[in-house]
Amino acid sequence: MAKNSANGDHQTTTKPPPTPSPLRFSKFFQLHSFFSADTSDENIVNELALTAIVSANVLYWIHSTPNMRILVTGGAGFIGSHLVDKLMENEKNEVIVVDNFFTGSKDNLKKWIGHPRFDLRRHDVTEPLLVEVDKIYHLACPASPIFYKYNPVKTIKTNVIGTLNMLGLAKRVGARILLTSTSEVYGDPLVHPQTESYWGNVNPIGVRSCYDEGKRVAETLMLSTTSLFLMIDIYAFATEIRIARIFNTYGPRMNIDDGRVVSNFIAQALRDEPLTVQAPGTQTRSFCYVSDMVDGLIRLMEGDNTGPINIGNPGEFTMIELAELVKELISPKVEIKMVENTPDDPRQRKPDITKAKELLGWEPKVKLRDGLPLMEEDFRLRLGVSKKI
Ligand SMILES: NC(=O)c1ccc[n+]([C@@H]2O[C@H](COP(=O)([O-])OP(=O)(O)OC[C@H]3O[C@@H](n4cnc5c(N)ncnc54)[C@H](O)[C@@H]3O)[C@@H](O)[C@H]2O)c1
Ligand SMILES: O=C(O)[C@H]1O[C@H](OP(=O)(O)OP(=O)(O)OC[C@H]2O[C@@H](n3ccc(=O)[nH]c3=O)[C@H](O)[C@@H]2O)[C@H](O)[C@@H](O)[C@@H]1O
Repeated sequence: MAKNSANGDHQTTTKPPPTPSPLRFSKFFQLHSFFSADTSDENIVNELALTAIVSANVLYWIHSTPNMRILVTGGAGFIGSHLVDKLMENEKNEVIVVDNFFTGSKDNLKKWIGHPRFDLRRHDVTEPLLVEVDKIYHLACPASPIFYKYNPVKTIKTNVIGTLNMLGLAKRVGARILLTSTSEVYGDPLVHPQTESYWGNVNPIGVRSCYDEGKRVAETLMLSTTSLFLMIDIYAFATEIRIARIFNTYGPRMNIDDGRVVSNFIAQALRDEPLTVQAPGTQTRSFCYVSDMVDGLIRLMEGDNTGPINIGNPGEFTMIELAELVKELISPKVEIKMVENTPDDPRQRKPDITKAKELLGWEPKVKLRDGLPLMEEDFRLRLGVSKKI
C-alpha cells in the first residue's frame, strides 16, 4: 500500500514488485556469475587479481578514448549555442548540432562552422536520427511563448516525438541524455519558491499547455524509460538520463524580437520605445544569466544525479522592477507603459536551488544588474545603436 501519497512525497510501496522478465534468468544478464561462490582465501585473491586487471583495462580504455562525441539538439538557439561554445573549449570534445532553425540561427554558431571537431545538420527532432554519440543535450524546442504558441501541435510533437526519438537514439548508442525541461512544469505555482517535489498547477487546456504539458510528458518519458528498464532487471543496460528544470534565462544572442521580457525591454530601451509591462506588472520572475545556466547544465550532465533539478537564479523581480532596472541601466528617459497580458501568465516564479547547491555544487554567480549590461552590448551591436557618451 502506498505511503506518503501527498503531493511531492516519494511513494514507497510494500507490494511485491511485478513478475520480472524471464530475461533475468538468461546467461547474458547473470553478471554476478562473474564471481564464484567459492570463498576460500586462494580464490578471493584470484578474483581480486582478475578485478584489478579488468579495472586497469577499463581505465586504459577510458583514457585512450580520443574524443567524446556530443550531440546538442537545438544547438543553434540561444542557450544551445552558448553550450556549444563551452563544449568546444574542450579539445577532446566533438560536437554535433541538429536544429530545424525555427527559432535558432546559423549565425549563433558561425565561429564553429568548418571546424574539424564541429558538425551542423539541419534536422527536425520529430524525425528519427542516427548518429554515433556518447552524450546528448536535448534542447530542441521553441522557448519563447509567442513561438511555442505559434503552432501548438508542432510544439507538442517536438516535445513528445522529439524526446522519444532522442531517447531511442540514446538507447541504441548507449549515450547519456539530458533534457532541458522548464519551470513551466510548475504552471502558475501555489508553492513558492518552487521545489522539485512540487507537482505544479498547470492548466491542461490553456494556451500555454502545449509547452507546459509537452515538457511534463517529456520528463515522464525520460523517467519511464529508465524505470521500465529497472522493472526487467537489466539496470546495467538502462539509459542514463538527466533532467534540468530551467528557470528564465537571459543573455547575448537572444532573438531581438523574441518576445521574452528581457529581450523585449532591452530592444525597446535601445530603440527609444516604451517598455511594455504586461498587466498587472506585479508578477515575478527570477532571471539567470546564460553562462551560469550552461555551467549548471554541464555539471548536471557530468554528475551522478538524474534530477529533475532546478537550475535558475533565485533573485526574484516583479516585471515593474525589471523595467525600472532596464530604464536605470540603459535608457533613463524611456517610458514604461502598462499593456494587456496573455492568459494563464504565472503570477510568481522563483527556484528553490537547494538540490543544485548540494548535489551539483552549483549556484549562479551573475546578478541581474551585472548581466543586463552584457546583453545590452550584444543588442547594441546587432541593432547598430552605439552608446551615447
Ligand atoms: N531560455 C529559457 O529561459 C528557458 C527556460 C526554460 C526552459 N528552456 C528550455 O531550454 C531549451 C533552449 O531554450 P532557448 O531559450 O535556447 O530557446 P531557443 O528558441 O533560442 O532555442 C531552441 C532551438 O531549438 C530549435 N528547434 C525547435 N524545434 C525544433 C525541432 N522540432 N527540431 C530541431 N530543432 C528545433 C530552434 O530552432 C532553436 O535553435 C528549450 O528546450 C527550452 O524549452 C529555456
Ligand atoms: O523559465 C521558464 O521556465 C519559462 O520562461 C519563459 O516563459 P515566461 O516566464 O512567460 O517568459 P516571458 O515571455 O519572458 O514573460 C515573463 C513575464 O514578463 C511579462 N512580459 C513579457 C513581455 C513583455 O514585453 N512584457 C512583459 O511584462 C510576461 O507577462 C510575464 O509575466 C520562457 O519563455 C519559457 O521558455 C521558459 O520555459
